[in-house]
Amino acid sequence: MTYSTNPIQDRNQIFSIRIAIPNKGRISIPIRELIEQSGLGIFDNGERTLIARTRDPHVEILYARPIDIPEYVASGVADLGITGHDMVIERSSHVTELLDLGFGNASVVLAVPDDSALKTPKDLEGKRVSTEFPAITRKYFKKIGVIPKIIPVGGACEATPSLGISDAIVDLASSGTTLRQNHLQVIDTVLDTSTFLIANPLSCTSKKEKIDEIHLALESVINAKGKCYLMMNVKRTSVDTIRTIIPGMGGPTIMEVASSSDIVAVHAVVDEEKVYQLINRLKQAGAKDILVMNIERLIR
Ligand SMILES: Nc1ncnc2c1ncn2[C@@H]1O[C@H](COP(=O)(O)OP(=O)(O)OP(=O)(O)O)[C@@H](O)[C@H]1O
Ligand SMILES: O=P(O)(O)OC[C@H]1O[C@H](OP(=O)(O)OP(=O)(O)O)[C@H](O)[C@@H]1O
Ligand SMILES: [Mg+2]
Repeated sequence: MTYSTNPIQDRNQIFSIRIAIPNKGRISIPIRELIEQSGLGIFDNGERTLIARTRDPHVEILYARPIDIPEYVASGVADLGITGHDMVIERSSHVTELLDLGFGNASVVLAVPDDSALKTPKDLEGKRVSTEFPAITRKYFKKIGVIPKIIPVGGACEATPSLGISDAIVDLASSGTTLRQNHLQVIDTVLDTSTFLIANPLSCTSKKEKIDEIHLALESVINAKGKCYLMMNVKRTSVDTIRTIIPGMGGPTIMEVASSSDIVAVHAVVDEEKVYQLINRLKQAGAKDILVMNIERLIR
């Protein structure tokens, strides 16, 4: 490899892929854990650095605010990003959503005070709606033909009706606790969201190989969630019964046991939530030495 004297160019040559991830907030820890579990790893010494290295010398992490990540990815500042689908929609960013990571599930909802006279979205004509999602809110009301006064806020949106700042809010809810605590009720769901791996469309072509590699690594962790690996010894004559009990991926794997000709080893990937019941049924069918193991990654 030849190195230029331009440090920025050098950096771009060395780090062929940059992934933007949230620097804080409720999805930042699950995202860090996912990257760790995928084997890529993050090396930032726990310091609040802007950029961190990974185990792959060609991949680096850029910490950013969740709302800025779609634009960083769309503009090519980062090739990949991990953030909420709501953020992508709010910024109308031209990015490719590669993979739903299955966490950070929430809804952007329209809510009014419990005792409000406003009961339906149509009642909000000319009323004040505060939100951290002005673009999503504008689009939503345009679609239903209602024109409210939109008040953008930077946080604590649920407090604005009781402060007399707004008549309704458009904000995120998942458990609904924050809405309840603020005596608000949902009158419509505007958008469902979860955390996504997003990509710059040009990078998807020009850096396809590396992006596919990272995509696969993250997906393998998601695939393994809620699954476990069962191993047991079974009499050869009971294999057909065991086969009917285990709904494994593509059926269980049956292997010879060197020390015994009438015993075989049965291995299968099963849903974690089914293991408790499966074990009893397998025991009844004569399975012995049953091992249940966690699966870290599952590549399909
Ligand atoms: N209650 C929730 N349940 C599930 N996911 C959520 C919830 N709140 C937020 N998220 C997801 O996490 C993303 C980031 O939200 P979070 O509140 O952590 O950061 P933020 O408020 O944007 O950060 P900042 O402090 O920079 O404003 C949201 O865009 C959404 O996708
Ligand atoms: O339905 P719930 O489970 O109560 O979650 C909803 C809350 O979660 C998010 O805020 P967060 O806690 O991330 O804090 P923030 O307002 O500082 O972003 C969101 O803005 C809501 O306020
Ligand atoms: Mg927030």
